[in-house]
Amino acid sequence: MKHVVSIAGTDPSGGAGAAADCKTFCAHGCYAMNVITAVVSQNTQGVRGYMNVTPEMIASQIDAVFEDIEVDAVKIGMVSVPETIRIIAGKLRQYKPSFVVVDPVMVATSGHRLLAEEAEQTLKEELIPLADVLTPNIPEAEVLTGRHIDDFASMEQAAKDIAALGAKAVLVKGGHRVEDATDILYDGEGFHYFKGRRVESTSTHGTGCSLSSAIASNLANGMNLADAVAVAKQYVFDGISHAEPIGKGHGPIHHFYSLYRKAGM
Ligand SMILES: Nc1ncnc2c1ncn2[C@@H]1O[C@H](COP(=O)(O)OP(=O)(O)O)[C@@H](O)[C@H]1O
Ligand SMILES: Cc1ncc(COP(=O)(O)O)c(N)n1
Repeated sequence: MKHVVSIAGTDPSGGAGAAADCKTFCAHGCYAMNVITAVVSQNTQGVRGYMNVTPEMIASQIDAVFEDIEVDAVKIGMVSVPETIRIIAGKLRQYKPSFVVVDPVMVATSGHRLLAEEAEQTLKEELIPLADVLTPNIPEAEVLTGRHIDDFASMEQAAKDIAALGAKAVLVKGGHRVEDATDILYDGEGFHYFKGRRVESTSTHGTGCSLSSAIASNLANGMNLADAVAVAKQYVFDGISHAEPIGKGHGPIHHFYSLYRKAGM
């Protein structure tokens, strides 16, 4: 069994952040671990507030994991502030995990900022160069490139520009597109299109967290990058399509659809 760790914020309502990451790792047959960067008060309706964990405590959690357990892949989500980013980047340089998937979480679906504006530059300088795969959604790719994105050509250009910041591969996600949910991967050499139908659903809380965690799990399990993304996208699609409505706002995806189906549940 491969061991995958998420470095992310929390969601007590279980749909996004560390909870979504953990469920996704388990759904992929991986051993799931969590380093917490921020305690977030949120639910399906939105974010109420958050408290950042101190850099010392984040470093200590990362050391606790890496000094004890072999890590096959790391997924990074909410990183809030420059100090958090710097401490994580330093630990990644120290421990050199085989796969680092970075979801550059900036703003929650509800509109609440989860990354301070002054941290955007630190993210670019410190964390993006350490990413094997970076998974911005369209608004995040717009912030990272300073350019408007409204079609496949501008998604491709953004992926290439972000790769120039040092990420080995960049997946620009299409969940915010109007026409469909096509994601585009630039792997440093060329583009791969992951075509996807848009599901009309309110069960989309944590889709980005789940996608990046599924990619990290698939890479840990030995898949090549293009297959890891394709299989992860199908996992999220199934999760949205078969989600039970939970909560009064944007509910979580169904993380265990294919396992439950196999078990006849
Ligand atoms: N309504 C939807 N129907 C189908 N796929 C979706 C939908 N919303 C998001 N996705 C997929 O979920 C993944 C996360 O995308 P996105 O919503 O853009 O990220 P984020 O959660 O970071 O905003 C992508 O693979 C995207 O294509
Ligand atoms: C702790 C945390 N991390 C990330 C997200 C973004 O979630 P989404 O995947 O819906 O953009 C979130 N709402 N909370």
